[in-house]
Amino acid sequence: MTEETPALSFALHAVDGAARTGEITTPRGQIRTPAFMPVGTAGTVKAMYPSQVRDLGADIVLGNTYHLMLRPGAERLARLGGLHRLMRWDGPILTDSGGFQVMSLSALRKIDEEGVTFRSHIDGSTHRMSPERSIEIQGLIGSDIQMQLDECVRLPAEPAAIESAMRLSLRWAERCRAAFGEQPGRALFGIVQGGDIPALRVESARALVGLDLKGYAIGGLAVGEPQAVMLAMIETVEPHLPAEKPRYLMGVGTPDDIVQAVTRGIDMFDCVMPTRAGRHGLAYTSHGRVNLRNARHAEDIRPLDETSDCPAARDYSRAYLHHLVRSDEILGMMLLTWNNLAYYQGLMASLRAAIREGRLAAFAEETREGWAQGEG
Ligand SMILES: CNc1nc2cc(C(=O)NN)ccc2[nH]1
Repeated sequence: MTEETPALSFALHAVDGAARTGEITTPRGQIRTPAFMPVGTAGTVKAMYPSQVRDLGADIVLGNTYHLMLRPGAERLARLGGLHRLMRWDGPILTDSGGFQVMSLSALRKIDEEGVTFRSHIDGSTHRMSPERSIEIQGLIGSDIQMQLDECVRLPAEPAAIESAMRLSLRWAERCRAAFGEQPGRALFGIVQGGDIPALRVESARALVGLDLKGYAIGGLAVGEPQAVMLAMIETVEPHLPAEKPRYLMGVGTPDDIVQAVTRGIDMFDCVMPTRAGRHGLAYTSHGRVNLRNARHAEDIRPLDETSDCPAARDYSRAYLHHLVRSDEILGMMLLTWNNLAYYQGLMASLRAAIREGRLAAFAEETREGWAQGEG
């Protein structure tokens, strides 16, 4: 990035109730919001070519600092020209900071004021991650939107643990901001924590807004709490976030989670569900989820969705997909991943159009009716 690189910016195009549609402008391209970011954990959206991901309408993908620092390594990534060049993705990339992955993947050694010490889930080697190192690694990756390092707790959790993690995350946000400095064309997002305690969520949001960051994520959700609690936390936090900056709900979610959260003012999402479910034989469709492993598909010659412009949804029979899944064939994972990401990106495009046209409530209702029909 050079100094004349334009700063990353966000423009709202329309609102419908609390829902918004707009565009984030980055030097590597526009991000249409509400946006779904396919998860490209270790530098690949599993079972997909980058060109396919782009053609489905994804403007941005997510990479995980935790995985990439362990393999291939942050300094090696930089020597190879950064993640965009290595994985042949020329659009924006958002990187999570590692906080959640350390909690969910590694044999956590300890968290202290300075940072987190953890053992790699790959080879058991010990690693240290501080807020400063997380920002350094995200810079070496070449990340366009970088996330602060935070401490994420699973729910249910003791209020004292939730409060301690939220306050540590705020102190780490300040250190990340200092470490990030001024990087025109790149953004640092804060992460609102506070578990399922409204007062802590509000305190976290207000303190982060005081740091004047480029965007605000709501983290620490979809970690075991009921959807109602997740939605209540979004409703609690949303009024305290600036309307002119993007809101990103981390790790969410099912199509219903996304529709509900967009309705409450969320602009960005990431979730492993469409890609992971695809690898396990599950297809997302406008009539709900379909488990292609189920014998009832063995002679069903219908495609998943003959109206889709995605070949995986339109050109292959359920019988064939069932055969591939039962035979554990690689093509089964490829086609179902392709279908699922096509479904998610189609849902986002429909949400953006519905908001632009002021008909989000009606769209949400008819979409939920389609899912309820089942027999996807
Ligand atoms: C699948 N659920 C889920 N919750 C997440 C929360 C975070 C977070 O708070 N990062 N700082 C990240 C990924 C998540 N994935």
